Amino acid sequence: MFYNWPARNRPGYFKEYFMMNDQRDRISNLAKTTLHDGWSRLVDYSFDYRFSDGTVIGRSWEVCERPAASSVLVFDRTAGKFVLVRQFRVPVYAMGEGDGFFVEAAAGLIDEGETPEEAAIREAREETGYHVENLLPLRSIISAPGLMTEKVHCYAAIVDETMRVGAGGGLDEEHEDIELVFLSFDEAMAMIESGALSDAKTVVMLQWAALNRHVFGL
Ligand SMILES: Nc1nc2c(ncn2[C@@H]2O[C@H](COP(=O)(O)OP(=O)(O)O[C@H]3O[C@H](CO)[C@@H](O)[C@H](O)[C@@H]3O)[C@@H](O)[C@H]2O)c(=O)[nH]1
Ligand SMILES: [Mg+2]
Repeated sequence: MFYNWPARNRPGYFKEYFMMNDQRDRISNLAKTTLHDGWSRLVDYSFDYRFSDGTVIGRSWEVCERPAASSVLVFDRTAGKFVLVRQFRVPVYAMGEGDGFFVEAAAGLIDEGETPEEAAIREAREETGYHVENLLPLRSIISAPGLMTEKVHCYAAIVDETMRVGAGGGLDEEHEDIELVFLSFDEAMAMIESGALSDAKTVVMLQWAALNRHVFGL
């Protein structure tokens, strides 16, 4: 499968953009203190910050340091449906948003030594049971820029029923309990409208799908 990339996707574009807009010299004297080092690392960043008028103040910020992750929007063209997953998400439960069982695209953390693409293929298989190939790279998103360092590499993958090689559902040894959710394009859009589907990376990927329906034959 071949795709036409818009000019802004050419390699180096983002680097050029940041070089033109580089304001790193506004930050100085950075010192880091680890506040908690568990599943996530919480670090206090203390630094001097220069406002655009030249005033300098001391600031500090709590940063949750997280590794990068990959996520895949799987579309089964035989069924004509997106293959999403539902699982219990403790923070969503803590927020009192429904029952905490939350619909998302398959996603997971990139393991040591893995590329983002390899992690996307592994997670799609573990969680949805589909073997995906021909990953179409979408945007990478920064999940919560005021809170944590997590970046999610997003992909789309078109599969058919012959590529369903396992049951999905996640890994037993990690106590993953993941249910598959098959949604037509219209059902997915309606769930975004109603707020029933509100996971940021998944909304971004489905809205990309809405702008590029031809890619999915929709
Ligand atoms: N979150 C979390 N997971 C834990 C913890 N302890 C163990 N785990 C295990 O770590 C594994 C994480 O599974 P992955 O599939 O690799 O990641 P994920 O939880 O699905 O996270 C993905 O989605 C999140 C929500 O969108 C993203 O925040 C994350 O970066 C990633 O994309 C699970 O088996 C989970 O049980 C903990 O304290 N917190
Ligand atoms: Mg996961």
